[in-house]
Formats: sequence, C-alpha cells, structure tokens
Amino acid sequence: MAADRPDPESRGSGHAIPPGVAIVMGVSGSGKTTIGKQLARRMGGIFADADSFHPPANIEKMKAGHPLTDADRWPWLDAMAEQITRWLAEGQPAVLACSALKRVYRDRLVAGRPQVAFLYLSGSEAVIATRLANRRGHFMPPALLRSQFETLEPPGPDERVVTVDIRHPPRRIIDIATRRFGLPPQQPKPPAG
Ligand SMILES: Nc1ncnc2c1ncn2[C@@H]1O[C@H](COP(=O)(O)OP(=O)(O)OP(=O)(O)O)[C@@H](O)[C@H]1O
Ligand SMILES: O=C(O)[C@H](O)[C@@H](O)[C@H](O)[C@H](O)CO
Repeated sequence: MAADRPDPESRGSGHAIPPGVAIVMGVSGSGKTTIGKQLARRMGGIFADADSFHPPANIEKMKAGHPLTDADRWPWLDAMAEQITRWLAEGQPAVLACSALKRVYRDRLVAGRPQVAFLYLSGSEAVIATRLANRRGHFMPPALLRSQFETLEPPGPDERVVTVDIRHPPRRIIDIATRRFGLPPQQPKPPAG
C-alpha cells in the first residue's frame, strides 16, 4: 500500500458489541475531539473531553511545554474511570476523548468493564504535526507531539479496539467505527412538517 494513502478499511480486533462507553484515543492532534463529538451524536450519547478532567496543574504543566508523567496522569485517569462507572450505572451512552497512551492507562479506564471499547485514531507524526501546526486556539504546544509518540503504546489485538487511519475524512472514520462497533443502522430522518 502506498505510504500516503489511507488503509481502505480499519484494522484491529474490532467487535460487534455496541459499546456503552466509547473512548476515542490517540496522541494529541490525532482528531479525538473532532471524531468523538460526531461519534457521540451517532451513538445518541454525550461527549466528554479528557482535558476537562485534568487538575489545573496538569494543564499549566503542558502549556509550559512539559510532558505529563505517570504520577500526573493517575489521578486524572481515576477521575475518568469514576465518571465511566457513573455513565454505565445510569445507562448513559457516552464518548470520552482521551489520549490513553499506555496500556496500563487503558486498563485503568476499562477495569474489566466489557461495555467499554476504544476507537484508536492511528496516524504518523508527520501528518499530525501538520494538523497541529494549522490548529488555532488550543493550549497544547505542538512541540509536545514527540513526547506523545514516545509514550504511545499502540493497542494490541487483545484489547477491545477498532483502529482507524486518520487520513480518512471524519465522515468515513465514523462510518468505519459504526460498522465495526456494530451500531444499529441510522434511522432516516422523518419528513419535515
Ligand atoms: N480525519 C481528519 N481529517 C483532517 N483533519 C482532521 C481530521 N480529524 C481532525 N482533524 C483536524 O486536526 C486537528 C486536530 O484535531 P483535534 O483537535 O480533534 O485532535 P485531538 O486529538 O482532540 O487533540 P488534543 O488531544 O490535542 O486535544 C484539528 O484542526 C482538526 O480539525
Ligand atoms: O496524556 C496526556 O499527555 C494528555 O492527556 C495529553 O494528551 C493532552 O491532555 C491532550 O492531548 C491535549 O488535549
């Protein structure tokens, strides 16, 4: 396959059980917010961004150009795990946009809950660096992208994950996720009036 062409179809284990909570994961700038909001609409659920779970000190640290450590991330991951538990208890479908870079972070978020699945937005550093260079109004310095890739442990086939190539346009990514997650077909809109 040509290196500059997206995969024709997603990779990864995939599964046909619609997730109650989908976690859109990947490095900074991979498209988690963009895709996560659209996936939440498609699932009829709510959208939440992991950035809103960070203690202010974490945001300040990243703004200042320093990557987070495991110690910085554990309380943040625990806060999200608690929120996931609440959503599942309430039967509230939800999409969480969260980098979830390491396997141990993902294990903490899933913690044996089969209703949680990941959508991994996979892309090269070059593609994402170009997108970050063009993004405006976000606190995350593009210079931290290198450290994001150094930390990233791409999900393995034993994880509940659908992997999508981010060179696809968002609409195609949502189509692939819909199919691979086994979401029910979208109801046609009733005629106006
Ligand atoms: N599939 C896509 N094709 C083209 N551009 C995209 C795609 N997905 C996202 N983008 C663009 O890439 C940039 C990064 O996307 P986005 O902000 O959603 O990433 P993110 O993973 O949420 O980043 P962060 O973790 O830093 O918050 C945005 O400018 C967005 O418009
Ligand atoms: O784990 C991390 O290093 C952080 O979550 C970062 O990924 C940022 O919060 C996010 O990418 C910026 O929005």
